[in-house]
Amino acid sequence: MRPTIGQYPATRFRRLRKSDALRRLSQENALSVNDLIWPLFVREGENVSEPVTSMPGVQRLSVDLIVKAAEEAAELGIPAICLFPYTDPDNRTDDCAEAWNPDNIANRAIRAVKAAVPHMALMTDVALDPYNANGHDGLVQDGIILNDETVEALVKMTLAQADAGADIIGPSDMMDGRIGAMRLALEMSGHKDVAILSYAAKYASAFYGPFRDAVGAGSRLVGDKNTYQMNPANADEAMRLIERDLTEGADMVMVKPGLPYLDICRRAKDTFGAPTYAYQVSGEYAMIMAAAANGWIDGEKIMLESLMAFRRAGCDGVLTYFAPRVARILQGKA
Ligand SMILES: NCc1[nH]cc(CCC(=O)O)c1CC(=O)O
Repeated sequence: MRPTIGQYPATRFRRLRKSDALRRLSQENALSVNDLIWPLFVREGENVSEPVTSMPGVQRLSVDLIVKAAEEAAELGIPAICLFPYTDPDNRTDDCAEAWNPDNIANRAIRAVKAAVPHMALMTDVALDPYNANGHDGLVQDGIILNDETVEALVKMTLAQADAGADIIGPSDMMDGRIGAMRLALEMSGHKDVAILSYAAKYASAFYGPFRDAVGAGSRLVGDKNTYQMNPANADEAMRLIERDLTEGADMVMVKPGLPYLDICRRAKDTFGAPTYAYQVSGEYAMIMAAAANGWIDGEKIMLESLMAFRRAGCDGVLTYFAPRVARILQGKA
C-alpha cells in the first residue's frame, strides 16, 4: 500500500494528534489482554515462592502457588500461561529421562492447573535443558548435540505433556524435524487437537541469561547453543525455518527474542500470515526492570510501549513476564 499524502498546508498531520479523542480514533494498533501469554516457573515444594534474582518480580513457584497464579491470570482475562520447570539437581541427567516422566514437576503442574482453571490455555515447554546435566536443549555425545535422538526424546516429552492436559506444545529446542515428528505422534495418540506453537525463529541470544538462572541451566551449560539456535545475523533463514515448521504442522510460530528482532516478526507476518508470536525474553525484562529500579526510565510506560511495538510489528500475541502487570493496567485494575 502506497500512502496518499497531500502537500502542506492541505496536509497537517498534527490535526489528528490534537486531542486524545482524535488520537484514539486514528490509532492503528491496540494492545489487549487477549494478546498475552504469561510464562511461569514451577518448582518442587509446598507454598514456596523463591525469587529469581536476575528477574525482579518473578519467582519460582511450587505447584499450589502456580495454581493460584493461573487463577489470577484467568481472573485478569489472560488467555494463556506457559510453564517452565526448575528441576531438582538429582533429576538432571545425561539421558534427560525426567523430561518424559509423567509425574515430573511440569506434568504435575499441568494437571493441577487444568483441574483448577480448565478454560485457560496451557502452554508447555519442550526442550531438554531443564533436565540435562549439561544445560543443553538436546542430548549430547562427545560434545555434539545429537539431532535425531533428541527428536525422539522430545516426542516422548510431548506425549507426556499432552496426556497431562497441555493445550499448546511449545518446542523451544531448535532441532530439525521435531515439529513433524511431534505432530505425527500427537495425531497417532488421539491428541489431534493439541496445538503446537513452534519456537521457529529462535536465535542464539545473550538475552536468555536470566531465564537460564531461573531454570537452573545457566551454570551447567557447557559451551554455547550456536549449533542449533540461529545466528543473530540471519533473516532469510528465519523465513525458511518458519515455512518449514508450518509445513510440518505447527499451528502458530514464534520469533525469539522480541524487541531486537521486530524485523523478523514483521517479515514473518507479511510472508505467511500465520498466527505469529514474539517472546519478550528474560533479558529484555531484566533490562527494563533494572533501569526502572534505578529511576532511569519510566518502567510502566516502557513496558506498554514495548508491548505495543510487537502488535505494530504484526504479532498476534506476546509471551511476557509483564503479563499480569499489563493486564491489570488494561483492565483498569492497576
Ligand atoms: N529451551 C530453552 C529456553 N526456553 C526459553 C528460553 C528463554 C526464555 C527467556 O529468556 O525468557 C530458553 C533459553 C535458552 O534457549 O537457552
